[in-house]
Amino acid sequence: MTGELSPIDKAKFVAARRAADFVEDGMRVGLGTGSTAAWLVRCLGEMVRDDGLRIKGVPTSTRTAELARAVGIEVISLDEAKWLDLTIDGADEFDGELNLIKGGGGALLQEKIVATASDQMVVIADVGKEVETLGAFPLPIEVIPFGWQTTQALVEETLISMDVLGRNSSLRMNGDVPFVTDEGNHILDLHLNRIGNARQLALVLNQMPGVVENGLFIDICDAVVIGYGDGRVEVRDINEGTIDTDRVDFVETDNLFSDLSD
Ligand SMILES: O=C[C@H](O)[C@H](O)[C@H](O)COP(=O)(O)O
Repeated sequence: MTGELSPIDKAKFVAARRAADFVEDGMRVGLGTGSTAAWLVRCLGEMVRDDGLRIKGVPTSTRTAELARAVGIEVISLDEAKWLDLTIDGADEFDGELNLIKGGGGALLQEKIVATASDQMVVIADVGKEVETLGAFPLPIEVIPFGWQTTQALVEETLISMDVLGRNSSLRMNGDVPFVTDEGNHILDLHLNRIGNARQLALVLNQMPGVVENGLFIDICDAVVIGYGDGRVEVRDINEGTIDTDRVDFVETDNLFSDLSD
């Protein structure tokens, strides 16, 4: 089964597998969303089943909650947990300061709330997610459905006045209908190419009526585990830089690889 994984999936897997080492018995853990985070959830499920690891997981989406339960992780709400020891999540882009673009899967709102309520946030990513400057990946913003076109116009006008954007944003679709987030909102994807001042942009976006949250994660991530298709992993800490390089074996655990639907 492992032989069928693409190099990118291998890179995601080894990053997730290495990041699972950060999880200790008794921790309350924020569980991210997306294909990389799904590997982490599977790895943690295996540790719960085979090694007796006891954790409580706070998922960042209904998708992740379903997967976590399916692999045997105890799932609790953020309000039950109140505070988390650690959140591990994927990202669409990360830069040298470990600022992120997230929300490619539409889960940015719960992800940001959960990550911000954690002692530590660790991002897991294949090496292709590393960028010098954020913005090649379209920046998702979550908007309430009421008057979303008015909100879109306001966002575009404001960004044009900041010299950040031409009229280039799109409503995310799910087939023929607008994509709906777990919170019942829509996503606008901002095609920016390059974000010169991500900190300022994040603040400006969140001041606009109708914008619930944006996918820029500034000063939230503490470390990133970068996976490579050949099994190498690098752990980079926000304060100390690269603190570990390692190699993770591809496991032969059919259970871990049996669900590739995410
Ligand atoms: O909304 C989705 C999340 O922010 C994901 O963590 C992000 O899109 C990365 O996803 P993936 O690991 O599938 O590339």
